[in-house]
Amino acid sequence: MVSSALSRLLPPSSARGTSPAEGRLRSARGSMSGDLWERRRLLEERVRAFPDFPSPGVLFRDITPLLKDPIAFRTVIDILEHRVRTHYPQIDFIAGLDSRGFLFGPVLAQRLGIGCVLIRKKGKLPGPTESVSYTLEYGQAELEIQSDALEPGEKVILVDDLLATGGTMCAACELMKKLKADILECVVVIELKSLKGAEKLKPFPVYSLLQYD
Ligand SMILES: O=P(O)(O)OC[C@H]1O[C@H](OP(=O)(O)OP(=O)(O)O)[C@H](O)[C@@H]1O
Ligand SMILES: Nc1ncnc2[nH]cnc12
Repeated sequence: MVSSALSRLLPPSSARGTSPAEGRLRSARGSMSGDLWERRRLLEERVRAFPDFPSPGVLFRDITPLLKDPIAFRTVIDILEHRVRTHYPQIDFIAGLDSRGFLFGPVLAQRLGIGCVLIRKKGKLPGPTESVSYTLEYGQAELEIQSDALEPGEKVILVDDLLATGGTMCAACELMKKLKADILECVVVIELKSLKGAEKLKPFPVYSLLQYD
């Protein structure tokens, strides 16, 4: 019963008609040690670019096709899980950034068998909070974390969907510093290289799965 209910929720791609890209992604994923470059190339096919959104001059990288494709989404989490397990086995928590970081951070934390703490936009978290204002590619905002979210010295990896100017991730790092947490790495699915966010984040290391100019 359960399995038939599940199969209605998530029919095999063969039942929906497998696109050539999906077939390649599926088989690239089939061998988990398979070529990372090939898997990256196939994931790139699941990111759309929209010029002049949300404001003129911004080329918006849209991850909704990637989220819509369960194989692609799972491939992202597989790669990030492998990255953390091999480089940072000492990790205590994932910190997910509001809001698109919440699409990946908690799923990754669950895979790793660890907890996830939330870094939220201003006014969303109850109780005492720390806050930092920042500027991003197309605006200004303020991020907050609950003051008791982490203990000093706890080892954290920050997760967001995308690094552009680095303003958002920098603000998240500032929050980690306020709580005296130990930042192991800043992880994003997409990095917009030309905006040099990784330079702004130094000395904290950045790992990105897909890079664009
Ligand atoms: O490197 P930056 O220039 O700071 O830009 C990157 C940030 O911009 C987007 O978030 P946005 O504030 O648009 O909010 P959302 O995640 O709620 O869509 C994205 O999800 C990153 O958090
Ligand atoms: N170019 C971009 N595309 C998608 N999300 C973004 N966040 C900041 N810049 C962005």
